[in-house]
Amino acid sequence: MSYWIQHRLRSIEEAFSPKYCRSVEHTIGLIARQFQEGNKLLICGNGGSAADAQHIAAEFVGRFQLHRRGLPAIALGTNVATLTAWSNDYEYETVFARQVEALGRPGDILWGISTSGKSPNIIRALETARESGLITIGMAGNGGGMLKELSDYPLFVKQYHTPYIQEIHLMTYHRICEQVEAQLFAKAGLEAQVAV
Ligand SMILES: O=C(CO)[C@@H](O)[C@H](O)[C@H](O)[C@H](O)COP(=O)(O)O
Ligand SMILES: [Zn+2]
Repeated sequence: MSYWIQHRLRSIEEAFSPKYCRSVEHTIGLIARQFQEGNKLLICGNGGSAADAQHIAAEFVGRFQLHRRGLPAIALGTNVATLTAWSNDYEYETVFARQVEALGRPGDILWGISTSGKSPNIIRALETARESGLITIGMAGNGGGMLKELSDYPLFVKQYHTPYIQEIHLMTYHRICEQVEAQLFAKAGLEAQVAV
């Protein structure tokens, strides 16, 4: 096996500790519960993590594997007019916080993603979420960085290399999307079929 694959496999093995896996399962339970009670999920990140936020929203609004009703999830990096107007007229730091203020309601979830755990716009979004009665999920590398104090549901890995952290994030959110869908539809015995 080539050196780079071995290296990545080692990083994945180190990241998926029993403690981390328990946090993932807690997060699955949270999202399933809040969806069931009619709440929605807001997700934000920068760069590759903005793409991850869109990916997660697509899994919930569309489907992961099952034919079922849509689940309410919004990636906050997708409205270009809002992003550019707010960043141009005010500042980039509050571009997600503003949307949390506008769209978030108590009981909703804000899922902030930052590999470094120190992007100011993610920190501000989580702060605003807390102030507005949302539940916060913080997904980060660097052991959580500055997201530590702001995350009700932490998904933190002790990795320091952004691409490796993103690869762990991808595996994590696929597991979460799969299991939330399974809990709400397949396991609940509702009409749902594996999509072909
Ligand atoms: O995808 C990558 C690197 O793999 C980059 O686009 C990366 O996401 C950007 O540099 C982000 O701005 C990093 O922000 P963060 O994850 O530290 O919050
Ligand atoms: Zn990347």
